[in-house]
Amino acid sequence: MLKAKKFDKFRALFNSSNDPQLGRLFNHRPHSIKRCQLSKSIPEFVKIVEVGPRDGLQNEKNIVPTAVKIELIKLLASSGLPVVEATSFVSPKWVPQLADAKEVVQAIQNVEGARFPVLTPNLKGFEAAVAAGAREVAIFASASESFSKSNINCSIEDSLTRYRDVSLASKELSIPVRGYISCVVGCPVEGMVSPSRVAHVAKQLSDMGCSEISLGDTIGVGTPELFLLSNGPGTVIPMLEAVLDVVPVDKLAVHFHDTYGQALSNIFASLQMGISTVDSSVSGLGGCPYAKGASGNVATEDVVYMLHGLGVKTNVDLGRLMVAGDFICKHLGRPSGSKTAIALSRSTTAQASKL
Ligand SMILES: CC(C)(COP(=O)([O-])OP(=O)([O-])OC[C@H]1O[C@@H](n2cnc3c(N)ncnc32)[C@H](O)[C@@H]1OP(=O)([O-])[O-])[C@@H](O)C(=O)NCCC(=O)NCCSC(=O)C[C@@](C)(O)CC(=O)[O-]
Repeated sequence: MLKAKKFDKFRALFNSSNDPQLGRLFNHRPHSIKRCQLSKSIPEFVKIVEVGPRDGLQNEKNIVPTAVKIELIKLLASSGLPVVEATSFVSPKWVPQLADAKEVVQAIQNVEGARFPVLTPNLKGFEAAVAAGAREVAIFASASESFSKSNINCSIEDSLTRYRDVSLASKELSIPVRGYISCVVGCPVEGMVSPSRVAHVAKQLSDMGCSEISLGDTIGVGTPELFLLSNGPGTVIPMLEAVLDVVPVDKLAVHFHDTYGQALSNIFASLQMGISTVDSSVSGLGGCPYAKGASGNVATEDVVYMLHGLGVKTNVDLGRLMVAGDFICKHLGRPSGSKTAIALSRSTTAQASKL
């Protein structure tokens, strides 16, 4: 790890160079020393929050039969994933794919091994979720006004008012509430989103009692700023720093879509910042109906492969997880979006053909 002294040495070196870019870079890095201090060893255990049945399927045009969704959730739970986000109690006019939320939640009441939170955009959704048997919910705000309007048809402040009602209702029933923030680094309409806006929303969600706050790079544009070297729009670390100033690290999760192939690097950078909860979607399914062109979440298989390679425990059995991925990909009639799943299934086929 680079220590502050070494940083000063580098700064002196680059200041003496003739390259004005480098000089500017080092003189405009007020956070750099702090970043150094924040970096620590990565967590020993990472909790993976599987969002495939909800985030992964919500954008599918063809309606996936309820029985397939239920089987997918069961397969995912049997792989050792501790949390499987099951569905959303949103307006079926807005997201027709998840109109069967009640049936899905009712059918998984006795499934063991995982927790099954559901998305609720307002009190109506919360009440329906609880009536169906949901024991955990998630609310979803945005750091971008435009995205808030297109996703849930209201301003950020109005959404927070709605969510305070949901939080109060959930407190009465001792139901844990997760809070999402979308567009934490970029918005499809507004472009770059400033870290202070994300921190503002994170603080509000934390103050209203969210047990966990998931930071969503909805359109997958973030990059992990390379300490000392980057002069580009490295956005994830400054955003995390701003949020960490107002919310404790053990309350935070990261949620990266992989549109630009940056998700694993961003997760690694987040682990180095001490974050130990990571959202992902089996086979990289997904995309947001209100963020055109955004691709799926980072694939759970790829996250598990990376974490196990780093010696980080997850409790997830990769083989069983691949069974779940294979099941849903076969149903959707498309190849897996997970590089790990593709590579491992090829090597299994190759080994089998040699027998
Ligand atoms: C929030 C609303 C409902 C506002 O929608 P609205 O049209 O402004 O709501 P409204 O209060 O005017 O109600 C309109 C109709 O919806 C009904 N309604 C109202 N609420 C509900 C409900 N809960 N469940 C079922 N029905 C509902 C309500 O009863 C009424 O029915 P009608 O009288 O027309 O027949 C709508 O905009 C909506 O459902 N939006 C959800 C969109 C969505 O699910 N987007 C994807 C989420 S993914 C995400 O946000 C990002 C995330 C979390 O994955 C992280 C990341 O990647 O960044």
